[in-house]
Amino acid sequence: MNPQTAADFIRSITDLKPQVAIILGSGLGGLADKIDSPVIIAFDRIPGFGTSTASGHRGQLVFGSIESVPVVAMAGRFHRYEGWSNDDVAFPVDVMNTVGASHLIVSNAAGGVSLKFRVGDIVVLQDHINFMSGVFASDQGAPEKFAAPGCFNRPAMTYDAAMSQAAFEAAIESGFDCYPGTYLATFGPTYETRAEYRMMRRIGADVVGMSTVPEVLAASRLGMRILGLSMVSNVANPDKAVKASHDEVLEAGRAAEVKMEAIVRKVLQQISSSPLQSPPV
Ligand SMILES: O=P(O)(O)O[C@H]1O[C@H](CO)[C@@H](O)[C@H]1O
Ligand code: HPA
Repeated sequence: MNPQTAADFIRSITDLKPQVAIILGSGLGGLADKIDSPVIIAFDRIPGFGTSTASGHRGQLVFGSIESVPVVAMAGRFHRYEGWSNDDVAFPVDVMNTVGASHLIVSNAAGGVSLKFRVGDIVVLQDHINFMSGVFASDQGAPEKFAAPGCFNRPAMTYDAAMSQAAFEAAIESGFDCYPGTYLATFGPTYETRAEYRMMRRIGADVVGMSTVPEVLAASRLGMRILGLSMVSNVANPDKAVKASHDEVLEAGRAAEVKMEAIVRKVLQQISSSPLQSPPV
């Protein structure tokens, strides 16, 4: 599906040109209610979008503004374990970029792999480890796609330093714990064994989840500026088996919403007062 077809459909409903796209992870969808003058479009009405099936994911695109910055938020997302391909999962990013978004704030609920994390902490992503799809960043890639001009030119490091800085400033101002970290993406939908958590810690992961990387890779390919945020919804205990549950993940998300909101507002304030400057990568 061509993103332009989806963008044309959206344009028939709203002509708002968002500057910033926001993806709201498990339990974090409530932030969409903070959008001023919202125009809500259900995912399943948009050509090329699927139906969001994971619980805690509303399945809506919400256009409007926050801190006077035009935004579009995905309240919910698509995951590989729901049966979608990498390209399906990333398609909304392409569409949000086509309707105007040059920045992406992507959030998720994630398991805390680093021993220092507590439930509710926020991790500002500096990098990721992709265990989601083997060798290739896309599972629909014909060889020529991988050999496309420029294919190997984009640096793997994709997260924006100035947007990260704004996130840390928001945490300091609001008084909550916020750390830099590396996100490890699995295919899901199973949570990890203790041995897997230990392995992930040893290879340099701080948090683990089942999303985000396909969206970040798409946004990076499109030249978008990216802020990645994980909300620690459960912590890996190296000493005893603790069963993670999606209800616990959703509950932690709702509790941490106020922190995510503080970060999003700060980043948007900075974007509106002066376009955030990042050092060249
Ligand atoms: O990454 P988000 O969508 O926040 O969801 C996270 O929470 C779910 C597991 O509870 C998985 O889908 C995991 O990726
Ligand atoms: O512990 C976890 N593992 C993988 N994905 C997750 N999403 C939330 N918590 C977790």
